[in-house]
Amino acid sequence: MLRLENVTIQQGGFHLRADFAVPQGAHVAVIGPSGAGKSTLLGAIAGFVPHAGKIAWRGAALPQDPGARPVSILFQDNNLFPHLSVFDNVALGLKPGLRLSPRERAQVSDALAHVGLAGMEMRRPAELSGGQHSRVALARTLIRARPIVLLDEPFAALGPALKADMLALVAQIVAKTGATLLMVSHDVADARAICDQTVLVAEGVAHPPQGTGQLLDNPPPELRAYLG
Ligand SMILES: Nc1ncnc2c1ncn2[C@@H]1O[C@H](COP(=O)(O)OP(=O)(O)OP(=O)(O)O)[C@@H](O)[C@H]1O
Repeated sequence: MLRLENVTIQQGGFHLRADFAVPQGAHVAVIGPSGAGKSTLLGAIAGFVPHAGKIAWRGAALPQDPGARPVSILFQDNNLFPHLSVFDNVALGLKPGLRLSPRERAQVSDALAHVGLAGMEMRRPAELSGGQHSRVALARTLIRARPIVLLDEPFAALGPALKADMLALVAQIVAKTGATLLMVSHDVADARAICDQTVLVAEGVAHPPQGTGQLLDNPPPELRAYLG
């Protein structure tokens, strides 16, 4: 269980409150208007955004150090290093120093095969398509094998068919690993596709997860205004 207990975040004039739990292994969409605080919420869980209150995983408060948290996060811009090969970009998820044991090298190859990039290990990011770029970033996030996976609109720049492929891949991998997924998206179809629960972030509150279908079929006023 990921538990946010009386969490409050303040950034300049912006405030956000959150008090809810996410069951282990749940797949949760995070939706809401632009600027409502979706990225901020993920940043607090990842340890990059200061907050009051407690965030706990399986009953224990998360450590202060973001690197020590049971969390891996994938942002929209993918952050691949242009001078490193695909292999090394993924290997960074395991070892920042890139000194890998044979077992770890095999793990990197497995992760790349998993996202459909076997044989592309030695390419540089500039030699990849947009979809392949996203796959490398996803492999790097997932190879960390952290039990909480946070995705912040990672596929927003992809066309609809590629995005659907990547979402299906995410759903397949998190189901296999049992990871707890929180995924920010502006496209409610993404939420419907792979997240049975949804956290609505609006008007200073990150609401407890609700059934995605139920929420989107009967949206409260703040969500209706956003959906248009
Ligand atoms: N470092 C910062 N200092 C002060 N305010 C910030 C900082 N970062 C973000 N904010 C403000 O916090 C609020 C929430 O931003 P956040 O990026 O979390 O929203 P969001 O819901 O993810 O938006 P979007 O959908 O547009 O990406 C915004 O009002 C933003 O201007």
